Amino acid sequence: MSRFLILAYGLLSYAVFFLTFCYALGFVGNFLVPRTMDSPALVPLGNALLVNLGLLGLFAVQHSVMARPAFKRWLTRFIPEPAERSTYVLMSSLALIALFWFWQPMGGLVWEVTHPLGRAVLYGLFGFGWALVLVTTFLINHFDLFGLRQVWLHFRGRPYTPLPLRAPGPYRLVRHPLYVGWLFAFWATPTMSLAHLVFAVMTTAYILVAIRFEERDLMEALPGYAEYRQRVPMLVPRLFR
Ligand SMILES: C[S@@+](CC[C@H](N)C(=O)[O-])C[C@H]1O[C@@H](n2cnc3c(N)ncnc32)[C@H](O)[C@@H]1O
Repeated sequence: MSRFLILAYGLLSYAVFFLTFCYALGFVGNFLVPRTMDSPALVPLGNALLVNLGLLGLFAVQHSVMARPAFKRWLTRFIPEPAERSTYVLMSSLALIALFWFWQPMGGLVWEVTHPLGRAVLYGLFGFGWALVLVTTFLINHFDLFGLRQVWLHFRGRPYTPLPLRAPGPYRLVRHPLYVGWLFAFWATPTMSLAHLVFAVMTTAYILVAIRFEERDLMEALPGYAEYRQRVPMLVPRLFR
């Protein structure tokens, strides 16, 4: 029964993540969802800025603290180990849902590209970013990253085996292609509002800080990561340096 419940929990967390990911696409790209990042301002600028920084901070703290090995050790004193990653995925999705729900548009136009070719290029780069994010999750292991592999192995009564260091495709050019994808997704827009700029600047800063923590853990957990780190650039392929 417990195996079945943990599997159901993993599937539920994944479903919440999947819907949140789809919603995020419309929220950042300004389509299909009722209120997007760039909707008209509703409250004074200072209040909106405070609320938005708080929401981004909440996500950053949740996403970083819950990813640390020490936190995972503490959490698995209370929840079964196979459900730990699904809990991380669920909590990350809930932090994002809170961000979508309470986000305050801020008005203000930072840039607006009107030329059809320019708009097409920027939408292309936006799509490239989201596609890169999705593809890289499969290159590492989509099902492990989102907790499904853990609950499935547990359901089948098999032990969990950690993933080894991998460097397929874009991981040969940069160590963090998934984060490169986010940078394209957040910065490539024909209409950059003030709220969108705050979002892009803060998430970029967060990615740079998160990489330091992630790599510190990976150097301990993955044999060969230190050498890989020496050899492969972080975010910008050598070709363009
Ligand atoms: C959200 S993913 C982001 C991966 C990477 N930072 C990127 O931007 O492509 C984070 C997880 O991927 C795994 N990971 C990162 N780089 C890896 C690599 N080269 N090989 C295997 N696993 C990796 C680690 O378990 C890490 O916790």
